[in-house]
This record gives sequence, C-alpha cells and structure tokens, in this order.
Amino acid sequence: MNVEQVFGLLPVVLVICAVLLTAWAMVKTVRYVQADKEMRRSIRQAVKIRMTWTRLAKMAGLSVTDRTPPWLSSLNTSKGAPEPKPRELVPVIKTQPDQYGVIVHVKLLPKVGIKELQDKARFLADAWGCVRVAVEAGKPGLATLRAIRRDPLAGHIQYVPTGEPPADLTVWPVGRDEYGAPVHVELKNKSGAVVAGGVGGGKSNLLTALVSYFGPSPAVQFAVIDGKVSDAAHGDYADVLPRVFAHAGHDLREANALLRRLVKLLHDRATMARTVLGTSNMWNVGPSEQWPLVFAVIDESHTFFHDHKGSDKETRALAALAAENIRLTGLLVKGGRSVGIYTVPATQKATGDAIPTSIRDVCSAALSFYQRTTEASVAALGDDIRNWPDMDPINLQGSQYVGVASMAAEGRPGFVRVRTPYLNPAHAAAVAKLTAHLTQDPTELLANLTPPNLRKDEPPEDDAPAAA
Ligand SMILES: Nc1ncnc2c1ncn2[C@@H]1O[C@H](COP(=O)(O)OP(=O)(O)OP(=O)(O)O)[C@@H](O)[C@H]1O
Repeated sequence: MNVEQVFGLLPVVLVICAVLLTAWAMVKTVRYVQADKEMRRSIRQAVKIRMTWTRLAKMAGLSVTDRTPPWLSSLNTSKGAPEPKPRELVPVIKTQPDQYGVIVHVKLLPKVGIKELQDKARFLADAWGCVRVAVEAGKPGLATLRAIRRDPLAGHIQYVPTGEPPADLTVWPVGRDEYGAPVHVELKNKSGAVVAGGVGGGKSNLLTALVSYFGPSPAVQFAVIDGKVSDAAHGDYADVLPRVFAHAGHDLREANALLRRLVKLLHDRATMARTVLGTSNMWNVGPSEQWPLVFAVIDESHTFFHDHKGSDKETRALAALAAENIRLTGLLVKGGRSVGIYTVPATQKATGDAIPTSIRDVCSAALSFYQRTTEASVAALGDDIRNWPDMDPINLQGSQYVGVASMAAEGRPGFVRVRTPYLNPAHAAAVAKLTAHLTQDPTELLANLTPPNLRKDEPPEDDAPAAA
C-alpha cells in the first residue's frame, strides 16, 4: 500500500472514530439520564476528579520527578539536540461513581505510596467536596481511595435472625463494609476476637447477634461471663440465656470458677482429640453436635482482669484472682484454636489492663467501636492503627456511628470499617427460646464420648497451653 492509498483511507478511519466517539458519548449520556439524583452528583464529581487530578496531585505533592529521558528521546543522539526536560509524573487514576461518592483506583508510583496518600487524604477530601477520603491498600502497586460525600455506614441496618442453622460454621458474619460487601471474622483455626468500644457503641448487640446467628446450630455452644451485672440473667444477655450453657456475673470468684471450667474443657479436649476425632485439630473435621464449637464471651472483661491495689487481705485475694483470670483467659486464647474454643473478650475500657496485651496479641481478630482517644484505639486494635488514621475508631463518634466498628482487614494490610446490624432484643429472645433445647454442656458431651479411664477430675495447674 503506497502513501496515497493510506491517505485515501483517512476519511474512513475518521468516520469510524467519530461513530465510536458518538456511541461512547450516547452510552454515557443515557447512563447519566437514567441515574438517580445522588448517582448523578457522583458522576459529575468523578468527571471533576479526573479533570483536575493532574493539577491537584502536583499541588498536593503527590507527584514524582523522573529525570531519566524516555526511551524514544534517548534514541535522538544527534549533536546539539536539546537535553530532554525532567518529567513530573502523577499517579494514573480510574474513577468509579456510586451512590455515596466516588471510588478512585490509584496506580502507585515510587515515592507516592499509601502513606503519602493517607497524609493528603484531608486535603483531597476538601478539594473534592467530600466528608472524608478513606485510603485502602489494593492489589500490589494499587490503592483505593473512597471519596465519601455521604457515609454509607451512617445508616442503620437491621438483622432479623432466620432461626435456621448457618450453612458455614467457619466464619462469623459481622456486617457490611462501606462498599456494601459482607465482612466476616474467620473462626476456622483462629483463637479469638477482641471486641472493644466506648459506652453504648454496640458491643453487646454484636455479641447477642452472634448467639442468635449460631444458636440454631447444635454444633455451637456458648458460655457468657458478663462483668456488668451481678448475674448474667439480668444483663444484656438475659434474652439469649436459654441458649447459653454456662454463665457468670461480675463476681470475680464466680467468673474464675467458670474460666477454670472452660480451661479444664480445653485440656480434656486436647487429651481426647486424637482418640475421639482421629486428629488433634478439630477444624480438620469441623464442629459437630458431640464436639461443638464453644464461644466463650467475656463481656466487660476489665472487671475480671484489672489490678486491685491495696494491702488488706480481701484486696490481695482479689488481685490474685484477677491475675489468675488473666492466666486462664490467656490459656483459653492460646490453646483453644485447635480444640474448638473461641474466646471473645469485650470491653468498653480500652487500656492495657482491661485487655492485657498478652491476651490481645494472641487473639486473631480485633474490632473496635468508637473510641475517645487514639491511645484507646491502639489498646484495642494494636499499634498498626496509628498507620491508618482515617480508620481510627475515634472518627466513629456520633449517634450515626453507633454499631460501626473498625477491624483489621483479613488478607491485606490495613483496617476495614464495618456497619454491624441492629438486632431487636425481642428477636434475640425468640430465637433463644426456640433453640433452647439445643443447649448442651460440652464437658458432658465430651464425657459421653470418652472412656471412663481417660477422664480427669481436676483442672490442670500448669501454665502451658494443652494444644497449640
Ligand atoms: N448495630 C447497631 N445499629 C444501631 N443501633 C445499635 C446497634 N448496636 C447497638 N445499637 C443501639 O445502641 C444501644 C447500646 O448498644 P449496646 O448495649 O450493644 O452497646 P455496648 O457497647 O454493649 O454498651 P456498654 O459498653 O454500655 O455495654 C442499643 O440499645 C441500641 O439501641
């Protein structure tokens, strides 16, 4: 094909391009016209973000200077050719509008990473007219910015229990993230979850919902220690008590007795696992009616763990009990994983003595509803929350955020904010009543499976966890 023929094709190519462009513009226009009011605002916002990005990124310092000439200009070695200018690169973005704002996918550059985006999140939020910009790590080399005009987590949602056993006992569904995706806490081969948060944040609601969700399964049992009341039968767990095989109130001795009972179960299970299950790890076969997954909920755990200062006899006795409770809970968290005991310490007092770091750091998950200080967030979620300031639960103050928690993301760095649904206590009570016949003491269940000569009467005293 000669040059003339190539030029002859030009009008055809131009017409094809014009047709494609018109079709693209029509699709966009139809989408815009069909969208509702909020979506249209988000589409306009996405266009604005794309159009102003290069300038804004440079102003925010989200750019990097590349002094190496591009390979094409490096071919131009002729004498006297002007020295190529250094290029100022900004990350490439893609936008995706939704009901609540715009999701911006960012291709990271050297020196423009997650940390730099986090530092400029407030600046970007102001420039884009958003209430906040959340920064999340995406696939390697990518980040996701959630430019939120209307916080999707600010609206309350309801959980109406079905009364049916869940199909999957390896995960605990806790709610939805800000993209509407379900958020789970892994249970399989996991040790426990810390649940923290200020007064009225939504801890007990989440934990009674746990009983209502798993309660219809005969392969799950619950023990509850509630430090807020003298008897768990009077507190937040009163409604679900028919589905709880053992409970205790704020009395340290009573709580201690129940913790010892659970630790004995742990040791007995660890001793019997190979004989009864054919494996030392219950999760290899899964929970069953005879060997149920046991949730040990310790609400207001600071009541049982905090140090008692004083030299009189009673105070010293209480201090010894608190130290013993920490030791026993530590054994449960460290050893419970493989025998199917999942421990959930919950507290409104996020300090080192409310949930000792020796317990917090071995729990596989941590959730925190609102906190008043970053120190409290750190006590609940660990030091890493300092690296993700927009996920810090101090941002969750205000009635619209009751029931919203921050938790460490599964399988990627960083944290995820999750809206937990509200459970009407009447529904919780109805499910507990309906499923009360499934409540069984796992110690008795184990005894039924165990030859009498292998049963132990006394709880072991040693510190070493029986199962790893
Ligand atoms: N997920 C939720 N969505 C909407 N409202 C909620 C949610 N969870 C709890 N609430 C509301 O907040 C109130 C307090 O909740 P809850 O008792 O669970 O808090 P808490 O963190 O256990 O408080 P405390 O530390 O005092 O025990 C509930 O009575 C309910 O009205």
